[in-house]
Amino acid sequence: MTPAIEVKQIHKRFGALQALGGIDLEIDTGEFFALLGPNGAGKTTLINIIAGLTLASSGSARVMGYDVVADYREARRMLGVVPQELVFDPFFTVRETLVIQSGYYGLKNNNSWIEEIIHHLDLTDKADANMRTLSGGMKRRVLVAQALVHKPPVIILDEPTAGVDVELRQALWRFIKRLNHDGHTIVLTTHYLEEAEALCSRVAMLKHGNIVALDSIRNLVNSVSGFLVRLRLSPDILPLSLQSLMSSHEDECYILAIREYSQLESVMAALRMAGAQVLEMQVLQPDLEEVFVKVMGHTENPQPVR
Ligand SMILES: Nc1ncnc2c1ncn2[C@@H]1O[C@H](COP(=O)(O)OP(=O)(O)OP(=O)(O)O)[C@@H](O)[C@H]1O
Repeated sequence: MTPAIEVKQIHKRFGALQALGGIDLEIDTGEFFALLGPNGAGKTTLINIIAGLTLASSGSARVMGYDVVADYREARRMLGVVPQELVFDPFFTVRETLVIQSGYYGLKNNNSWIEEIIHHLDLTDKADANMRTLSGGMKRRVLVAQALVHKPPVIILDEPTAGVDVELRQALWRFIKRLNHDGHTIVLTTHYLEEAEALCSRVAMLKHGNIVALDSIRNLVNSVSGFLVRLRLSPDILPLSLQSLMSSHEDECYILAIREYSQLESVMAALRMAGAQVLEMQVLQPDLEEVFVKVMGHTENPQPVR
């Protein structure tokens, strides 16, 4: 089957800066894929190259089999991009904006789909409002709507939930999940790793313009060895024999780094020996954030979902 997106040896230089250092990536039709990485890793540059907005210094990219340079029009028709920045024409209403956007794709009788998008993105009340009167979150909804007017089989969302409220985030993901269920390929960049973990099946992590991890979320999370155990003790003293396992002590709880479950037995025995009573115990499984921190080698960017 033709991949939804196929990127081969993409390099991109901005003067002396190498923004992308040879990206190879294949995303299958129907995938819900996350592109993760700290600020400046090259995610938007890669998206812009796939969207035909930026020319790669070398390498090639295809969308549904169409080369983004040689078959620009076909490739662009296959793709809907929700950009990170709020760019819009302030002179039109929401509905007019979507009708005009349909016109760019030569779609004349697109009204029923436009109404459906307006409905699902909760824009009905604002459909006849001028774009410049909308709040930031509402403008973002319109950007999503604009990307969808031509029912593209591949949809790329570049940080669509940055700074938007819980309600929109949930409405947006409900709609995007439905589109994915209907067969659309979804590519998402986000700094909210819990969001990527909840929605996506596969992830690429970019660092300094290179892919440093590419796998299913399950495999990535399984690759983190060990887990953490959170303990509240009475008295609040960790026996000396367990001090080497301590990762941190916060909110009157000890966080211990455990390699494997069998090690728990000796931890409990050490606590018994020391006469320490366990008031609370919680096993913290590794998550995508832990993988990200390991892969990136620092905690520069991940943020908790608000
Ligand atoms: N037009 C440009 N001219 C010069 N440098 C650029 C240009 N666009 C991007 N860059 C640089 O390329 C690198 C990659 O930027 P890019 O915007 O692709 O990162 P990103 O992963 O999308 O970051 P963020 O998470 O902040 O959106 C950065 O160092 C950036 O400063």
